[in-house]
Amino acid sequence: MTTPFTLNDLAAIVESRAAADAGSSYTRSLIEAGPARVAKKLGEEGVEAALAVACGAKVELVSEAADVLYHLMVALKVRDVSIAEVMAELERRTAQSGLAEKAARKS
Ligand SMILES: N=c1c2ncn([C@@H]3O[C@H](COP(=O)(O)OP(=O)(O)OP(=O)(O)O)[C@@H](O)[C@H]3O)c2ncn1[C@@H]1O[C@H](COP(=O)(O)O)[C@@H](O)[C@H]1O
Repeated sequence: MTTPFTLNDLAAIVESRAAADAGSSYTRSLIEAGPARVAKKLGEEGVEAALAVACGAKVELVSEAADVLYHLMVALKVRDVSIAEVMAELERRTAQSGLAEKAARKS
């Protein structure tokens, strides 16, 4: 049985393709275009995913969600943030429910 593909695997692919030639790698060409271009793509894919949530077919949401995760990985790379840092933040948040955190912010 093959092991399931994970976000760590995707982050490793983005890391390695970031060092490739822009002519052979979409990842590298996006990174070379700079953070503003990467942010624009992430925003576009986020909107497309949101539209798929609101009124798309399930298969469209799967595709758009994959685009968002890929472009988020490129965005993290371009700003030098590791997936481990994001996962650590998510792990830290498991100590409290979202509603409790929201209430604490308002008090
Ligand atoms: N998962 C992805 C992935 N998801 C989406 N995309 C690309 O993201 C782009 C999505 O943007 P759009 O739909 O707006 O397409 P577009 O208009 O052609 O894009 P732009 O010209 O506006 O940038 C497409 O070009 C997709 O091919 C991805 N490109 C790469 N990967 C992964 O990265 C790996 C390395 O890719 P390269 O860097 O190209 O070698 C691949 O093997 C995959 O594992």
